[in-house]
Amino acid sequence: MNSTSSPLTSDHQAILINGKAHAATLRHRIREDVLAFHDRHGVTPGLAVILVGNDPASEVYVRNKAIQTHHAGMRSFMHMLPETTSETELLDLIERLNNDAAIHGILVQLPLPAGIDARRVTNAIQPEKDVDGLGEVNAGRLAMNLPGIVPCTPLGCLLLLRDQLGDMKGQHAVVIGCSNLVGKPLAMLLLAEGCTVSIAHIHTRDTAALARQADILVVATGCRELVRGDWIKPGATIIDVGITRAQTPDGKTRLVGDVAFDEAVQVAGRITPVPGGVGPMTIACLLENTLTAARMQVGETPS
Ligand SMILES: Nc1nc2c(c(=O)[nH]1)N[C@@H](CN(C=O)c1ccc(C(=O)N[C@@H](CCC(=O)O)C(=O)O)cc1)CN2
Ligand SMILES: [Mg+2]
Repeated sequence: MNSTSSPLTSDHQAILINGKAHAATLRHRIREDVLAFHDRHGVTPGLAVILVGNDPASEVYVRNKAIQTHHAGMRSFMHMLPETTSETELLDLIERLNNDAAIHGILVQLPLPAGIDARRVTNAIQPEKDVDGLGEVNAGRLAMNLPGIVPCTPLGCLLLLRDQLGDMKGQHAVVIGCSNLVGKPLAMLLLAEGCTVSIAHIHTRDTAALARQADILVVATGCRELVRGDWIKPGATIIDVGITRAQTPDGKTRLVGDVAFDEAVQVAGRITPVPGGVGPMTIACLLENTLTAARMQVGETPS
């Protein structure tokens, strides 16, 4: 796919990247792999998910994680802790799960309530069980291009890009947003794919001008509809990681991304919608990481 193509016609419409369908295919494959893993080792991968507090969006995400873990043939262990949980109590639970042979993956849902140090908590998870890939050991491994566990949302973005574009060597990828959860790890993954990677952040002088140079534009800022149609190079591939719940004039809510979709779709070559783009890939990749973690723990070499 050549994303530096000729000017577009006035009725141009980008191809929609269907993350929902891609995630369903991935989950189907994972379920088969889990069964084969069980046949080889007599072990069922187990995932422990910890939620502290009552954030409504987080409650939905962890419930969906449990449902999809069961559907994939794995065991799900939910730990719903009150908002008042102390950091010490949380660290004690992680220590118990680190030492529990039935648990192959542990994740702590983010954000955590104020007063709990997310970095200390994430680093307390044994690196082999860190299925979010957010601990310093896995982050360092990713930066050094060594085998490890890759954060779920960036992995999902990478799988969508590979599926759409195949070989990305030499493409200019611009990542807007430099969080530890998405922007930084995704920049590392794209570098490893052979892209020339630029990262834009709050201090970047002219983000629009940089974005206009992108063959691949990834936006993960949490700033709704930041990227306008005139920020996009005609034919570029757009990955929109943002999800904001916005009020509509009739009092309902709808999900919007970090990209002004109606404008972008007239310029881009390919684009992920919100919802139904990157989001569904996150949980599918969590299942993949849990199986990878279980494989490593029984001594299978990573593929
Ligand atoms: N420990 C972690 N915390 C958080 C992560 C994470 O990967 N690890 N990511 C997000 C939340 N998240 C999973 O935890 C997540 C976000 C969105 C979706 C999703 O499927 N989105 C749908 C829309 C869903 C809706 O209606 O709200 C979509 O985009 O189509 C899944 C998982 C922050 N915390
Ligand atoms: Mg989406």
